[in-house]
Amino acid sequence: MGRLRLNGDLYDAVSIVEDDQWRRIRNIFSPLFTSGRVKEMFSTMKHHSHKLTCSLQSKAQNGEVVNIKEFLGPYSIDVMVSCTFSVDMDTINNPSSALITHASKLFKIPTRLFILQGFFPFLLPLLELMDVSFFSKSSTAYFKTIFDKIKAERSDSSKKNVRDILQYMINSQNPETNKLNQGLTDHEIFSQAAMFVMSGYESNTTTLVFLAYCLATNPDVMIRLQEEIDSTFPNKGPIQYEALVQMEYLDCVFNECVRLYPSSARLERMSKESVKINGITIPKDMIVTVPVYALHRDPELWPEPETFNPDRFSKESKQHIKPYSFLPFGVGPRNCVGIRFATVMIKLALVEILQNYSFSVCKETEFVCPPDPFADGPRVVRWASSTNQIKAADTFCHIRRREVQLGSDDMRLNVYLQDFAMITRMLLEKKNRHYQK
Ligand code: HEM
Repeated sequence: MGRLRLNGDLYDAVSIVEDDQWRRIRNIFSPLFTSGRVKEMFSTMKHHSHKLTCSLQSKAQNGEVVNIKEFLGPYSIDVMVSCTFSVDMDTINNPSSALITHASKLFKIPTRLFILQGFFPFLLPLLELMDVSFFSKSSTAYFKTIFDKIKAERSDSSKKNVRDILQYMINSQNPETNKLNQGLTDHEIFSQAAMFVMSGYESNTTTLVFLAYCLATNPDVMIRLQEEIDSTFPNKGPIQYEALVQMEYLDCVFNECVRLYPSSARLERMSKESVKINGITIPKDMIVTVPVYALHRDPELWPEPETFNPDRFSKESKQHIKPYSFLPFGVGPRNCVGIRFATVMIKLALVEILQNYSFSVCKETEFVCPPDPFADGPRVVRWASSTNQIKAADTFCHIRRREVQLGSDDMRLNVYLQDFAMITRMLLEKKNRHYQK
């Protein structure tokens, strides 16, 4: 995004800045997302995953069709805001909260503006002078108001032991606690907080929604995962951090989901100097695109790439995965700084939901129709070409309490067969519609 300029008030977010400024900010952040720090934030995450499962209860009881994004989005934003500011926005119980609206709006980059800067780069200085920005101004301003209010409360020195992301950034300004680095400026703190909350919200929600979708459409995988969950945390026992991060099949399911639906469809890098690779010269300042989505679905790298098959990531199979062919969190020094944080909060929510409920398809569920998921109809997958982001559309499913499904082996088989028959019928209908066009 850096090269695109027009970043408005978020001009110094870590994902945008370059060179020494990037190195300085990134160095400050890296210790913030170690496993020790993420473990500290685990109890905050659990507070919200518990609220999430409670909020699904009435939907499950009444057998209502659920737009699963309306539950997973608030969970994601509540965790991000709580871990950043120690504030519970409780959007899970206020789904129409302005915070959700602005978080979704911030990264909706106007396509026309994107095309304009691509074809007429000489207009960039003029657009900058006109204060035009890719990021929604009203959303940035909304976030700034909240930020200023919370930051003002931190001027009280008794708050300096609060262990959230904001306080960590504020403490970086203190030469006593940060001897090596030059700390963040006030504006840099604002930009990082906005970027974390908003971009974390988007990517986490997208991944969670696709997980729900993949499991609803692959009940055999869901049942196997529930078995792993039950043996790791018997009798719906409390979820422990160490056990969660060691769950093997859960990790396979997570990886397979982000292989099929990586939230960043492409990565970009700018060549710092002219280089020759395999006889091709890449001149200095050229943008090189890494087509992650295409790589993740290349049949030479992933046999039957459209099939959701978590066993590709089993201990034995994993060693055959070619380096750099699986890049859901990017690669190299500019990879995602929040990998550990995101993985833990997503797995936690999924495990807690599956301890209590099962996902299943309903007639409102839209199917990704291979081989081209962008092909037709209302979509499960949305691709925002201007930001290279893949987003989950509204996704409808049923949530069933697990007792119903796991009463007995016969009952479980029955439910499984019903789901399977429904999925097959709906996929066939969708294919027929597609070919009749
Ligand atoms: C499933 C969730 C997430 C996915 C799939 C994801 C994916 C990515 C990807 C693909 C990149 C670009 C990496 C590259 O160019 O090599 C990135 C960058 C980044 N992500 Fe994430 N992300 C997720 C969640 C988060 C969360 C929760 C946070 C914050 C806590 C976060 C913070 C960042 C930051 C700050 C960068 C820019 C790093 C830099 O430029 O140095 N991400 N993410």
